[in-house]
Amino acid sequence: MTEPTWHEKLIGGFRRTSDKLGDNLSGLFTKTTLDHETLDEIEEALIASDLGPATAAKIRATLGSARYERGLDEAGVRQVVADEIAAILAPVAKPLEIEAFPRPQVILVIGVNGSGKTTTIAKLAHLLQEQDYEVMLVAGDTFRAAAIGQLKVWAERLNIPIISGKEGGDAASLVFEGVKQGTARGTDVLIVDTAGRLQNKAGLMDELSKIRRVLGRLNPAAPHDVVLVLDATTGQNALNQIEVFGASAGVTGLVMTKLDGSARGGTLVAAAEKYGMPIHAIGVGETIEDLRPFDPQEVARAIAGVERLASSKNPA
Ligand SMILES: Nc1nc2c(ncn2[C@@H]2O[C@H](COP(=O)(O)OP(=O)(O)OP(=O)(O)O)[C@@H](O)[C@H]2O)c(=O)[nH]1
Repeated sequence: MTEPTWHEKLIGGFRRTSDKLGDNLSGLFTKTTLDHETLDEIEEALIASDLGPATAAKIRATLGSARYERGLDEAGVRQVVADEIAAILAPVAKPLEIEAFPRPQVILVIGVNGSGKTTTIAKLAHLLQEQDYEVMLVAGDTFRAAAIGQLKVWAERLNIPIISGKEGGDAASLVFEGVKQGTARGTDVLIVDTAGRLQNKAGLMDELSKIRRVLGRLNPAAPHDVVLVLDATTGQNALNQIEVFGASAGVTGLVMTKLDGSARGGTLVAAAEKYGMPIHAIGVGETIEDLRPFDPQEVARAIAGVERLASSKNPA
C-alpha cells in the first residue's frame, strides 16, 4: 500500500470537522431560499463548528447578499464557506523562514503539557532537514526526565545532534551551549524545547526571560522565533492560550497540532480570525511527515468538505 499523500491526509484529517459542519448545516440545505431565519440557523451552525462568531457572521453576511437571493444548494453553501475560510487563513499562513544571520536561527518552542510540543519539534526538525538545513536540538524541557528522553530518541532517529542535561538542570545554560556549539558547527537552526508550562505564567516568564538574557550575550537577535504549539482538540482552551501568553511571552507564531481525527478543525480558523498571528504549520497526525506549512485554499476546502461533496457526487 502506498503512503497517503499530504493532501489525502489533510482531507482525512479534517473529515470529522467537515462532517460536523455538514451535520450542523443539514436540514438547512433543503430550503430553497436563504431567508433571515435560514441565515440565522446557518450562522449558529458555523459557530457550533468552532469557526468563531466573527467568521460565522462574515459568512452569514456573504450568504445574505443579493448575489444569493435565489438560494443556494449544499455545494454552493460549502463553496462560500470555503472561500471565506481561505480569505481568513491566507494572511496568516506563513512558513517559518530561515534567514538569521549570523546563524544559527534560534527557535524557542513553548506549549502546555501534552499539546504535542515534543513531537512537533521532531516534525519541524525533519521538515527543515528536508530543506537541507543543518538542525540541532536543545532539550530545554528539564522539568521532566521523560521529556528529555523523548527528545533524545527523536534526535537519534533523525540523526540530529542534541544538547541535553539532567532533569532539573538549567535550561538557559543548555541553550547557551547549543548556540556555542551550533555556531562552531555551522548549524542553521537551533530548536529549543522549553518547560514553559503554560499553566504557570510566572514560571514561564521567568524561564523565557532567563533564556533571553543568556542568549542576548551571544546574539542580541536571538531568539528569532518563539513558537506556541496548540492542541486544536482543546478548542476554546487553545484560543485562551494565545490570549494569555501570545503577547506576554513574545510569541511570534503558532503551530496547531492534532487537527486530524477531531471535529474541532474550525479552531484553526477561529485562531486566525481572532488573533491574526502567523500560523507556521499544522499537524495532522503522529508520524514525522505529518506536519507541514499549509495552503489556505486546500485547508479551507478540506474544512468545508468541498472536495468530498464533489467526489461523492461524481464517483471516479
Ligand atoms: N493525532 C495526532 N496526535 C499528535 C499530533 N501531534 C502530537 N500528537 C500526539 O500527542 C501526544 C503528545 O505529544 P507530545 O509531543 O508528547 O506532547 P508534549 O506537549 O511534548 O507533551 P509532554 O512531553 O507531556 O510535555 C503524543 O501521543 C503525540 O503522538 C497530531 O498532529 N495529531
